[in-house]
Amino acid sequence: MTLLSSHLMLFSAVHRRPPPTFFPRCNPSTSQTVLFFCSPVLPPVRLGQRLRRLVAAAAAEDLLHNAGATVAVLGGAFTLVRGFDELTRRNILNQGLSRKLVHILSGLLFLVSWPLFSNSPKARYFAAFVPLINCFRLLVNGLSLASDEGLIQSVTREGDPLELLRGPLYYVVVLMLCALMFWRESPVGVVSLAMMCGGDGIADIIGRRYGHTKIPYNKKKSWAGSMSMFCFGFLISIGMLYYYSVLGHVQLDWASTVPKIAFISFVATLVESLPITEVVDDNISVPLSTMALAFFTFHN
Ligand SMILES: C/C(=C\COP(=O)(O)O)CCC[C@H](C)CCC[C@H](C)CCCC(C)C
Ligand SMILES: Nc1ccn([C@@H]2O[C@H](COP(=O)(O)OP(=O)(O)O)[C@@H](O)[C@H]2O)c(=O)n1
Repeated sequence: MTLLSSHLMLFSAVHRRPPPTFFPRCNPSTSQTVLFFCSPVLPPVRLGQRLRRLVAAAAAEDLLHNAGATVAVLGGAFTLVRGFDELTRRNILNQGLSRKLVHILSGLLFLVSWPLFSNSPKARYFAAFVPLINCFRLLVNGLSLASDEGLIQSVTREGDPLELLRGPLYYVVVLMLCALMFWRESPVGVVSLAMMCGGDGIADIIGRRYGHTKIPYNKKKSWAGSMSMFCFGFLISIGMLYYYSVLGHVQLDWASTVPKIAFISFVATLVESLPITEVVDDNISVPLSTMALAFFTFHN
């Protein structure tokens, strides 16, 4: 039982009525702790006023916390894209590799940033604001309403702004959906992004370089690419879930979780290898199939 919930029980005992339901679910601050010990002696009216002031202070603290995290993660997003654009301009990285590293790092670093936000139920909306802003950025540049050359060069294959409206746009929409629908409490969003960002991203890099033996049913994909997607997708999923479990966001039975993640990684890799890219982009088919399977596997 948290200090806050025991305080609310005490409130009910002292004032013989249910505590106010507007109390935000956030960590009790110092002022809440002080009130906890003062509440038996305060008159109900003054306690109500103090509670309202306390709630306002806790809400303001939470808002400041999440706003700061949002600004930091937004800054990270812009810096990442600008940094890889600079590496491409200086010919340190070729555009194809730069784009794939942006593909891998954007989503995985976004996942790593989720614990920066507060414990309030609203935190996921602040986090989802970051891919939402990038969604607008991709739309504006993809429709040539603006021209951020750094974004276009580091995110497209051939430098055509219209490319921004396909893979990259689907990618940031998936990031937003995972933050809103699953957030930190469920392994579903974590595994889906690990497979889309880590697995699918590494498949491109390994497959282009070492993918000489093609898959019989899809000559555009290779065994090397798919096997790297499975291995890296599995390892990144386990690593991210371990990170979230150490921080207390998920409690997992690892004996059953590891084989589940292996199975999900295998199916996601199989979906990515199918010759369906002309019909549905990998940034849709891979995360959606992973979400569906992970949801069924972990929530049934
Ligand atoms: C290149 C990208 C997708 C293309 O996928 P594909 O066609 O190769 O399959 C990724 C586009 C990334 C986007 C422009 C920036 C997204 C930033 C993200 C929402 C937040 C990152 C925060 C973190 C702290 C860096
Ligand atoms: N399973 C895979 C995936 C990609 N690849 C290689 O990576 C290239 C790009 O893969 P892709 O079309 O899935 O690229 P994205 O849609 O992920 O950007 C392919 O043309 C292959 O050369 C592979 O060999 N095996």
